[in-house]
Amino acid sequence: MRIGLIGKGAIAQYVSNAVQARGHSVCAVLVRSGSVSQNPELFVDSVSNLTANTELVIDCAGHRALEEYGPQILACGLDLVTVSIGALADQRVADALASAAREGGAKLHLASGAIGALDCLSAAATGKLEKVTYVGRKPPLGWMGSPAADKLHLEALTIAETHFKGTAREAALRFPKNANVAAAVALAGLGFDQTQVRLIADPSITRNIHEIEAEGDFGQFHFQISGNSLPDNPRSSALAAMSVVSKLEQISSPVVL
Ligand SMILES: NC(=O)C1=CN([C@@H]2O[C@H](COP(=O)(O)OP(=O)(O)OC[C@H]3O[C@@H](n4cnc5c(N)ncnc54)[C@H](OP(=O)(O)O)[C@@H]3O)[C@@H](O)[C@H]2O)C=CC1
Ligand SMILES: O=C([O-])CC(=O)C(=O)O
Repeated sequence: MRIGLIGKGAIAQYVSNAVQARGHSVCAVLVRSGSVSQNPELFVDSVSNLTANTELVIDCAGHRALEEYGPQILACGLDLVTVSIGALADQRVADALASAAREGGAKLHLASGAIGALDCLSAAATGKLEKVTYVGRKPPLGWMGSPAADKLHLEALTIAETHFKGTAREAALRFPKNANVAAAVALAGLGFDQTQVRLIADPSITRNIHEIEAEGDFGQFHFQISGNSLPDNPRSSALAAMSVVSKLEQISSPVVL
């Protein structure tokens, strides 16, 4: 497939290499205007230049970019894969994306990101789901630049500290670079307002640990993953980038898991 990418950060670079290794081509990358000169052959600064020669767009640039560019891409009929799933916690953004997708006859594909077990959760949600809790735990460095830094002295932390307790909606909106997983759990299960979230900075760990506890008519499950972060960004787990590649494989395959 001819792919257009949004963003040139840690996830975008991983995805770009992985999709090209699988025989797809990256024909344009949407970046901020000031960055186009870094690679004028590939980098563009408008949606129309991104979509001109593209069959599918992949967003790896975060909430603001999905909000800003997503509706125009979908409205022109191109499918869009996004890893910035927490942007959907803002109902206005979710509605704009859904109505643009309907208008363009396109689909917004949500990559599962740094978590697993969403298949189990969404099946369980078709029955009665009683309770879903998500706990996100990262080393202090992974919370730098987030509101956790206003509550905790992250560089000097010696024990694990919970810095946020609330709903998945509040978590996704307040931590756009750290709580996309909370949004994925919410969308698969009980929704943004019924999913309970705790976020923890933990100096005793070196990986990003994500846990889901769920109970309902299906029974009970506990899922935990310890994800390696990407070399270029301690906030982002490698699995988040891998989930984008896997979503592309599903889209381009005749048989879908
Ligand atoms: N679903 C999940 O489990 C996860 C989702 N994520 C989401 O993915 C996003 C990207 O992660 P990651 O690659 O690690 O982050 P990085 O900070 O490494 O990269 C972000 C990239 O997006 C670009 N960008 C941001 N806003 C815009 C914009 N408006 N227009 C054009 N480019 C833009 C940045 O450009 P510049 O450098 O010029 O600012 C940068 O190239 C995160 O912000 C987060 O929302 C992350 C981890 C897990
Ligand atoms: O990459 C991770 O481990 C999780 C993350 O940042 C997010 O949920 O936004």
